[in-house]
Amino acid sequence: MNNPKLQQKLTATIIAAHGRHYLAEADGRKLQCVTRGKKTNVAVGDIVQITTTSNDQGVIDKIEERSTLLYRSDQYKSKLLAANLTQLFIVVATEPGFADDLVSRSLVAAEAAGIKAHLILNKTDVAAALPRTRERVAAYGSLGYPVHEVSATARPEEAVQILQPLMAGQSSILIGQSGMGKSSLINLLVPDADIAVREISAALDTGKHTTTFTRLYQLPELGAGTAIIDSPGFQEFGLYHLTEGMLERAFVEFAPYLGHCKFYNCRHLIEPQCAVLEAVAEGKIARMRHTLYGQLLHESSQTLY
Ligand SMILES: Nc1nc2c(ncn2[C@@H]2O[C@H](COP(=O)(O)OP(=O)(O)OP(=O)(O)O)[C@@H](O)[C@H]2O)c(=O)[nH]1
Ligand SMILES: [Zn+2]
Repeated sequence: MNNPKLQQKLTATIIAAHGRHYLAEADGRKLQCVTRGKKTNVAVGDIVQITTTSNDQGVIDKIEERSTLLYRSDQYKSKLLAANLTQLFIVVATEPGFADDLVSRSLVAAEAAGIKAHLILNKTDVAAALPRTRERVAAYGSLGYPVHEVSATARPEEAVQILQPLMAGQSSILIGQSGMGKSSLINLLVPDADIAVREISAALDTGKHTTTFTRLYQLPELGAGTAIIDSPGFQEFGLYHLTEGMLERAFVEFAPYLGHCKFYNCRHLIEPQCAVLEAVAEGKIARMRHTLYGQLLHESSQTLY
């Protein structure tokens, strides 16, 4: 057994972040970590090199190159959500109602980060609201995003049967508005998630009832590298960091029309003979999505960083 006081070099995965405090895991060993200097550019899911300073503490020396990076941003700064994700699941429900704006923003963020996006329609047991919700969700299905219908509480085994195979071998983040049933789904997919959260919360000293931090659960029993990331419910999903070029490509339904506008530098807002605007007028692109595109373009011109 090594002397725990001895400085050791370890490769670890960041499994939770709270402010400037990080929790890393290396072969089942959990270490509270800080960065050198004032750096805050570490994200949950990052693979890092650590020098231990005690049995359960360390300093992050280096972040390994990321395959993907998902983030949100406002006018002032961007906020890392998670690194090295392969897919993103947006949880929506029959009730309470969900915001199309947030769904589309999540989809745009996933596209911009090069992450495959899915929708989970939860609470399908709420029969009265199902037809209308299905109709709304189908709009995203028709854009090519897979939709998975589940009921976390009425048919939990079925929900696991549907979702577990999709998670195997992948690094997945679940995001959704408060009340959609994301926690219920996480608890089905991650045995002992509650215990893990309490452990993380204690290690990071977040306060007893705080679950407002992003955390990663490793599930090697589903295949090497399987990870499920739970993020706090959000009300806003700012995307100020996206450039105009990224935005037009992140709206996947624009693809057939890009390059067919009269002006090569068309922004698809008010320009004459714009192929995108023509597609909107013909109902081939949903007006709601084009409106959001305009809003995001505006946001991207407002960044102060
Ligand atoms: N009818 C029904 N209710 C559900 C289902 N899944 C979750 N709920 C209920 O919906 C409520 C919210 O579920 P949570 O799992 O806490 O939702 P959440 O999305 O994690 O919400 P936050 O914790 O606020 O972020 C709870 O009362 C759940 O029991 C479902 O499939 N059907
Ligand atoms: Zn155009």
